[in-house]
Amino acid sequence: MDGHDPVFSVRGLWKVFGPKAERVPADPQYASLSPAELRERTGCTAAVRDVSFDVRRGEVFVVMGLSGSGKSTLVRCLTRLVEPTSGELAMDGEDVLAMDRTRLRELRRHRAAMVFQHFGLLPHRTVLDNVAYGLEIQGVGKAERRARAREVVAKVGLAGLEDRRPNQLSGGQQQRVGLARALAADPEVLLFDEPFSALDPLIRRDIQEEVARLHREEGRTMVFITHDLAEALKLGDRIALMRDGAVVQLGTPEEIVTRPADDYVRDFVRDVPREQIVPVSRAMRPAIGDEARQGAVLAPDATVAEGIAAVAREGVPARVMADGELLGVADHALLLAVVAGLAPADAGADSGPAGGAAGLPDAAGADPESEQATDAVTA
Ligand SMILES: Nc1ncnc2c1ncn2[C@@H]1O[C@H](COP(=O)(O)OP(=O)(O)OP(=O)(O)O)[C@@H](O)[C@H]1O
Repeated sequence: MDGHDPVFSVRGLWKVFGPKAERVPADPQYASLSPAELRERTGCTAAVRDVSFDVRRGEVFVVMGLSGSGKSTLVRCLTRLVEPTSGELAMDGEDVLAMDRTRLRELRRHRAAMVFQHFGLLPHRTVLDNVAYGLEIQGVGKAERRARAREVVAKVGLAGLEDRRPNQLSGGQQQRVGLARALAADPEVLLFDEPFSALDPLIRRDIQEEVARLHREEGRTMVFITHDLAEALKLGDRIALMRDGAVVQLGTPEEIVTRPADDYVRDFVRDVPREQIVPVSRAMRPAIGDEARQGAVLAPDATVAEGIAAVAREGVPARVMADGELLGVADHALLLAVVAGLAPADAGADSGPAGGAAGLPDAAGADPESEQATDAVTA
C-alpha cells in the first residue's frame, strides 16, 4: 500500500440535490447551514458535503454511516454515476471530472466496477452467461469470455453451477454471481454498494469471508459501503464514517474504536468489544527475566481477545513475536486495560517492575499511518 499513490483522490467534494445546487458549496452562508436549515432556505439537500480523502492502492476502504448519511451518493460520485456539484476528483492521477463520455464509460467498465445490492442479473441467462455479459459488451470474443467467466465463477465458489439460471440460486449465490460479473472485467477497483444487506446473517458472513479471502489473495483495491458497523470493522483497512453528508472520522477500525473523533462516533462504537479489534501489540511491555523464554507466542496483529485466551491458558504473559524476534510481552493487566477502555499506561502497578507500559506505544499511538489517516478528516 502506498499512501502517496492513491487510486482515488477526492478533495472538497460536494453533491447537492435541488434547485441551483451550485450556489450551496460556493456560498459560505449556505455551506455552513444544518441540513434542515439548508432545506428550508434553499430547497436543497447536501448529500455529500465538502469531503476529502484518498483511497490507497490495495486497501479496503469502507464508507459507513446511517441511512441517508450520503454513502451511496459519495461512492456513485467516484465514477460519476452521480455528477458531483463541485470539488476535485482524480483516479490514478487523472481528472475524472474532465473525462468525456467515452473515457468515463471505459472507467466504469474496466477500471472501477460496481457490485450492487440488487444484483441486476439477467433472468434468462445462465450463471456463466451472466458473468460473461460484461465481457460481451466489452467486445471480448465468445471463447475467451466463457473461459474467463468460468475462471471467476470458480473463484467465487460457484464451480458446478455454471448452467443454472438466477432463479435457481439462493440470494447468497446470486450475490456471488454479481461479484463474479464485476471481477470478470478485472477492474483495478471494486466498488460495493451495500452488497450483502439483503442476505440473511449466516450467508452474509460466508460472503463477507469470501470477499476478505479474495482481497487477501488478489490485493485488489475495494471501496465498500455499509451501514453495518460489524461489517465495516471486519472488512475495512480504513473506515470513513459519514454523518449528514460529511466524513466525521476517517481511520483504521482500531482508531475509530479506541479514539472516536467526537461524541457521535463514540456513541456509534460504544458497544464494540475492543478486545476483538485492538491488536495485542497495543498491550505489550518489555519482557522481564524468564518471560522472554516462556508463554504462548502471538503475532503482533493477533487480537487482545486471543491474547487473553493465551494468558488464561498458559498462566504467564504471552510473547508477541514477529520474524522470530521478541517484540514484547502481553500480561493480564495490560490486556484487561484494553477491555476496560484504559490506555496501557493506566494498566496498574502489577504489570511488573518495569512500571507497566513505559516506553510503549500507547492507545493514542504514534503510528505514522494514523497521522495520515486523520489528514483527510473533514469535520
Ligand atoms: N436523486 C436525489 N434527489 C434528491 N435527494 C437525494 C437524491 N439521492 C439522494 N438524495 C438525498 O441525499 C441524502 C443521501 O442519500 P444517500 O442515498 O447517498 O444516503 P445513504 O447513506 O446511501 O443511505 P442508505 O443507507 O439509506 O442507502 C439523503 O438525504 C437522500 O434523501
